[in-house]
Amino acid sequence: MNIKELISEEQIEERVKEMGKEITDYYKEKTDELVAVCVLKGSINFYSDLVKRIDMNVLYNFIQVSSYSGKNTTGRIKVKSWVEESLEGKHVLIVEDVVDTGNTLKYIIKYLERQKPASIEIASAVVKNVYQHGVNVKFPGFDLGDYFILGYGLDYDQKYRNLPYIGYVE
Ligand SMILES: O=P(O)(O)OC[C@H]1O[C@H](OP(=O)(O)OP(=O)(O)O)[C@H](O)[C@@H]1O
Ligand code: HPA
Repeated sequence: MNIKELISEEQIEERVKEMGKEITDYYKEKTDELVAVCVLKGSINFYSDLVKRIDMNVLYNFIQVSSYSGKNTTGRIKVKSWVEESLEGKHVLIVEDVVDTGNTLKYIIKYLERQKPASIEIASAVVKNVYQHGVNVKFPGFDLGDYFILGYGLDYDQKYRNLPYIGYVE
């Protein structure tokens, strides 16, 4: 498979630093504590880098959902694990690697809202087709078109997640 670099390791590092500042500035008037929900597996690298750049108490929480097979969504979200602690009254930041069709996030938000958090916002390393999926990503990293991307947590059939950059398949 021919993989072309699209976003370098240095560009990612720089943008994640900025995003950490944007998120800190946004929340600091509202709360001194944030629950960051990592959507496994793809968000693992972005999550780990981002939380270190947020300058307030960040409580960790993890969920695992998946819906892709190869390059295509199956349209069915499989939940493998879900949040452990109650989110009632908490400010919640969902951390994603990519928002593509938006289906995964719509599903997650619908169920997290039932726990009555004080707020729910989204940070995503990459947002594709930003105006098409109807999900408001308050903290987008990079806006991309319709590439199938991999690396920095993103996979193609579970492979290539450990590439330090974001690439696409030629
Ligand atoms: O906006 P959507 O079209 O729903 O696509 C985005 C979702 O797809 C990927 O997850 P995937 O199902 O590949 O699971 P993974 O995180 O384990 O790779 C990605 O990590 C997002 O969660
Ligand atoms: O472009 C992508 N790459 C990897 N996983 C994905 N899940 C949704 N879109 C993508």
